[in-house]
Amino acid sequence: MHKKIVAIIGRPNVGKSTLFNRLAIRKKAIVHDRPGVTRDRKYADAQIGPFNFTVIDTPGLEEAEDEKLEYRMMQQTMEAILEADLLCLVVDGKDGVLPEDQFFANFIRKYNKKSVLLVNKCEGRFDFAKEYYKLGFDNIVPISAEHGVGMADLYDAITAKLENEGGEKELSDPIKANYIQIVVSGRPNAGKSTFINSIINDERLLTGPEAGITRESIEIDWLYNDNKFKLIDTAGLRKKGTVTKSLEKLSSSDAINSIKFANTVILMVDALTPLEQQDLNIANYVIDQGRSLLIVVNKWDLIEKREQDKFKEEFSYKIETNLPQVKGLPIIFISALKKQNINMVLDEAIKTYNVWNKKIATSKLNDWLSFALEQHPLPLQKGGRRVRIKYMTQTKIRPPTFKLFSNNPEKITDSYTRYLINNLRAAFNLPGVPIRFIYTKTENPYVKS
Ligand SMILES: Nc1nc2c(ncn2[C@@H]2O[C@H](COP(=O)(O)OP(=O)(O)OP(=O)(O)O)[C@@H](O)[C@H]2O)c(=O)[nH]1
Ligand SMILES: Nc1nc2c(ncn2[C@@H]2O[C@H](COP(=O)(O)OP(=O)(O)OP(=O)(O)O)[C@@H](O)[C@H]2O)c(=O)[nH]1
Repeated sequence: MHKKIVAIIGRPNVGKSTLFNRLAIRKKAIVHDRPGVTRDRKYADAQIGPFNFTVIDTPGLEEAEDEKLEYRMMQQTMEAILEADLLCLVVDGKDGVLPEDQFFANFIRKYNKKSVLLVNKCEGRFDFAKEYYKLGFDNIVPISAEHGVGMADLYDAITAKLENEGGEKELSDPIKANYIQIVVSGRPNAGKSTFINSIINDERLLTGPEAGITRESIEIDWLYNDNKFKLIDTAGLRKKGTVTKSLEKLSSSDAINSIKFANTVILMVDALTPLEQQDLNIANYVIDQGRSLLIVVNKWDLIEKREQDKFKEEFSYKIETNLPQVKGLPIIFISALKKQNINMVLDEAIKTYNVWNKKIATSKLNDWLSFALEQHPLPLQKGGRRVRIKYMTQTKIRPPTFKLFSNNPEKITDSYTRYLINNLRAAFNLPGVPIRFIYTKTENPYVKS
């Protein structure tokens, strides 16, 4: 059985080479902000999660006349298309759908190959795909090749398409396996290793007052009340340079990688230095990746009894205001050293995991939608036209992702989306997890707008 081949295609400058580099194990392509840098096909052994395959980077597709360089580049791309088992069409999430995207979507379709649409440059955005559905792909994945966002979703999409074809997937696939993968992350010295040691009641992991003891991610299997956990200790993530610098610059890419494929991420915060910017950076990264998040404040034994209530109140307030996109985030106060409230974290992790996996029936969603729209109608547009959302359905779990059909999705504001998400969260009890909305345009002759 040959290794599966995945070809990355798309018009120039959308980020194909950046994605190639992210997936390739060794051979790297040149990334540049000048269009047309990639001229030949490039091959590399690649990996996403535990899945091994061959990736091909192709020259940017352009409609081209014969004999020109662009034409020869196009030939290279066609070769790659013929050879591939799966085509990843990359588009630029900042540009919106361009006529060229439509052209190449149609072009690819003629080859009758399995394909997914990757909307790149989606860092920090969840309402990515408002208009991309019109390109006609059943599977659309928002990613940021540069920041490594969306890799678990990409993994799901690739393996779902190539499944049952005997790919190179390992038997013990940690992502699909039946256990909860919990990554413990945080700044150095927060007490991550001590926490895991206290769960398993064993000094299995090295701990100590020096920052930076854990160098790479370490996995430990653990059974708790019939729940199988994979507990993953990670290197402390130190802030490097200014906050605006890319998260890739965080000290440990291994830790970052563990977060990308986690089910639940515990952000361990040191009660003595609570909620620094770096804690928020990590939290935002986890949310961007669509993982479920749990905040654990450690070293609670060092906070004076009489200070504890005030601390809790202030801390919760800071979390609510700084991470408004995940209202209701669970926060647990523990002492890893004194083994206080340890199981409470595991109980909460199971709850969060279940919320992250929750599927809501379409009929219930639409009952809720009519109610929410009635309570707070969408504003009238110029000329008295009203934007409508007619229907919604949950298209994905892990994290819960919803597709909403509207006559005019571009006119739905971020603040209205926030209203809907917060309301949905409360109505269906989805505290803390990232929720994604994807709007798509629909024409319904029975509804006047
Ligand atoms: N904001 C943002 N920029 C990105 C992302 N991925 C790639 N870029 C930038 O987009 C530009 C083009 O990236 P490339 O990977 O060279 O694009 P390409 O599609 O291979 O380009 P050609 O070789 O011209 O076909 C570079 O400046 C990248 O840094 C992303 O996820 N987010
Ligand atoms: N007082 C107190 N000290 C703690 C607690 N948990 C951990 N510590 C101490 O904090 C220090 C750091 O603990 P570690 O478990 O090594 O921290 P870590 O987050 O794994 O550190 P890195 O590997 O550097 O990222 C050690 O000296 C621990 O004994 C706690 O609940 N209370």
